[in-house]
Amino acid sequence: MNRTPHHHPLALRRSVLSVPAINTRALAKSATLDCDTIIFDLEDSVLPEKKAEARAALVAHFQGLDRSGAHEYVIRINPLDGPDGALDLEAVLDCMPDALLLSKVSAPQDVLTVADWLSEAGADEGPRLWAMVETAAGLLNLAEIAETGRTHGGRLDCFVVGLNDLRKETGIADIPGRPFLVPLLLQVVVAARASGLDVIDAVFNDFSDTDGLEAESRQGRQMGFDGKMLIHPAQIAIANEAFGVTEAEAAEALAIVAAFDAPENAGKAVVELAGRMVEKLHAEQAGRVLAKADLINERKKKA
Ligand SMILES: CC(C)(COP(=O)(O)OP(=O)(O)OC[C@H]1O[C@@H](n2cnc3c(N)ncnc32)[C@H](O)[C@@H]1OP(=O)(O)O)[C@@H](O)C(=O)NCCC(=O)NCCSC(=O)C[C@H](O)C(=O)O
Ligand SMILES: [Mg+2]
Repeated sequence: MNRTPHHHPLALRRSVLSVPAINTRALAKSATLDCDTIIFDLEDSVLPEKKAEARAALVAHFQGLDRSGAHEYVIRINPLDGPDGALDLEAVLDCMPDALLLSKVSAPQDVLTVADWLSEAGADEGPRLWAMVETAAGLLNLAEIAETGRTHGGRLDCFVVGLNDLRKETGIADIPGRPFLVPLLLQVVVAARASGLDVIDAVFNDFSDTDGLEAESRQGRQMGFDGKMLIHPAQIAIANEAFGVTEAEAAEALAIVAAFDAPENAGKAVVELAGRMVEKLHAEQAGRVLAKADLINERKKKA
């Protein structure tokens, strides 16, 4: 797998919906929804006394899942230093999702312990790993955590920001436009990209505020995020649009690729396009835009 910066394998993760594993109605509904990724949550959306019931509901749900569909499946487990983390891992082996989302990751060892556990359990080809960035320590150790994506079988694929926990721990205010959080969010994006990881922006709690979600999704896209974690079906279309490819973006990408393919530009590293300088790196970026547009079209066909 090519993991140089900005060349991580392209996956469609515009809309990443969290579904509480305890909620059987939501579990059933999730199969019908147009999100790219589903995170089945065993952590904060499940009360401690309901964890076992949620694990059982999740295993039953996976038994009936049609894995040929368009969704990517992720299970968020409880921290391993608590009473449920190890039990969640056992349940994961019965489900074999595409990835595990580790909550409250604060140090590289949090990722490596699970990577080793999966290897020892014989799941070498099994789930990839995603990590929640939602603690102050996790932010301080970002680069080292991200770098585990290149070691221990390179299981780490993606960061997901958890601002509810981060605001709780740090006291940073919840203000529209996220003025005091933006510097931290950008650090997460940069650390993810330096190690070739995908990176998903945090949930927007007020699911009845569509304008607010639109604005925050646009901001997330501008900061470089690949998609947004969501909590309600009504948020999916907004995230798909904000993190999708517009017709104008696709047309521009095609024009850039065509400019470099033109015979008169053969052998050139820099060309002129509509009065602008365009370099080979823009052609690479354009290629990713077009590949993403293809993935979106493929997804539409499968939905
Ligand atoms: C927030 C909710 C509790 C609201 O639920 P509800 O009042 O039932 O919503 P609706 O009546 O509007 O629901 C309409 C139908 O949609 C289904 N539904 C609702 N939410 C989901 C969902 N997430 N996935 C699938 N389906 C969903 C309802 O079942 C209704 O269906 P039907 O009756 O058949 O028509 C609820 O939306 C919810 O629980 N959301 C997810 C909460 C969650 O996962 N929390 C954890 C993730 S947030 C996080 O991780 C924070 C992070 O860690 C951090 O620190 O920031
Ligand atoms: Mg959290």
